[in-house]
Amino acid sequence: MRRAVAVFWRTRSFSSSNCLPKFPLVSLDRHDIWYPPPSPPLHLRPHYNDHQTTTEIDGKLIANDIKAALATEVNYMKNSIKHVPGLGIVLVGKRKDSLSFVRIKKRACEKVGITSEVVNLPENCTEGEVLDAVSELNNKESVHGILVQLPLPSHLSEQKIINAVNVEKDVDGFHPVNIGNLAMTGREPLFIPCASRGCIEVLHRCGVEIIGKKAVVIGRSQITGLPTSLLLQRHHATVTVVHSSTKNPEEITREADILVSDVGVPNLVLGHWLKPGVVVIDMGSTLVTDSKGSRVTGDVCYEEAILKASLITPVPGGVGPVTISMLLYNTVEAAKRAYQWTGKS
Ligand SMILES: NC(=O)C1=CN([C@@H]2O[C@H](COP(=O)(O)OP(=O)(O)OC[C@H]3O[C@@H](n4cnc5c(N)ncnc54)[C@H](OP(=O)(O)O)[C@@H]3O)[C@@H](O)[C@H]2O)C=CC1
Ligand SMILES: Nc1nc(=O)c2c([nH]1)NC[C@@H]1CN(c3ccc(C(=O)N[C@@H](CCC(=O)O)C(=O)O)cc3)C=[N+]21
Repeated sequence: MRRAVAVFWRTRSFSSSNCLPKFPLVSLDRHDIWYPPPSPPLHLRPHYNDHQTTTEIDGKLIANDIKAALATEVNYMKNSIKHVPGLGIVLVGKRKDSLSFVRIKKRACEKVGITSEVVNLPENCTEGEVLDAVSELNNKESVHGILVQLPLPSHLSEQKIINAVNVEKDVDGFHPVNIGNLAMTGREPLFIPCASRGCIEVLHRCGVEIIGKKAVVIGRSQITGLPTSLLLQRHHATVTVVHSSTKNPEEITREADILVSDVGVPNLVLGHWLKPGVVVIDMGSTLVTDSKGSRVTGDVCYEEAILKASLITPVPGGVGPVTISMLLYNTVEAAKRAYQWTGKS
């Protein structure tokens, strides 16, 4: 049974002196200071278990808030410089989950006024064909952000293809220059990977202090686990990474104040893996098909975790929608840089 508790925070997104939204996003340039969100940050409808309160985080509300602010900004950009941001997506093959993610991304772009185009390539295409598609998008003025939907078929080198994306259009933040800058103190990546940024944004909006907290990230992939652990470190958490070779992972996760799971294995994280009061961010997103049909599920056993956690993101409806809104945010940032448009009249 799900204890549905909507967490939403009407951010002070719009100023009267300037019609642009003031983004509430946590940015790296403020990473060394944790500041409490404006009060009251949350509208909570807490549910009481025997011993404690558990709150479910409504990621859709957070995403809608960010998308509404972006739509205003895109509209303002259109009126002032007659351009709108554009996203180019390269999709190889017809994986069911990739098709679904690309559909979600296109729909989200439409909602805020970003143009999007998808280059579809067959499963058996050559690496050269994918590199050509990336190169064409690199050279296209109306495309400010490029995303190569992962995973790619195994005969293609993801590394080589990601390297080919223009760093200034790398809205996924997966280019080694962007990841490298994320890892290095004092350097600013042009883009932060969307899921990792989504995770921090959710924590911030829920008033979760990160500085000095013990964070455990399960997973170390280049698209989620690794950048999330780097970003949490930049926000001064003490981070431990658990992966497939980790012995007795539950002994490590039980220490966590903040637990982030980026694995893709349903029900990996059980109740006894959690310390009472932990904040759980479930980034897993696996399409499961059984007798009840197809549905998306996370890594965390929700029914068990809800008895231990203080805050928890559900799947679906948790960090996933926030990830998508971060992709839109990065695309708008890319276009603003390309046109050297600051949003000021
Ligand atoms: N919600 C969102 O916004 C997003 C969700 N996702 C989802 O996140 C999940 C992970 O994606 P991705 O990072 O691409 O997946 P990968 O398969 O690339 O990486 C999985 C990671 O989990 C580790 N792992 C695997 N099995 C275990 C285990 N039993 N115990 C501990 N660690 C384990 C792997 O370890 P090792 O390195 O040792 O192999 C690896 O580091 C997927 O469900 C994906 O759909 C992804 C992006 C965004
Ligand atoms: N180049 C690239 N960039 C990515 O960012 C990327 C990728 N490849 N490959 C796959 C993973 C996975 N990922 C998700 C994004 C949103 C949801 C999401 O919005 N999930 C919804 C449910 C989605 C549904 O219902 O199908 C939710 O949790 O509510 C999930 C997973 C991004 N990824």
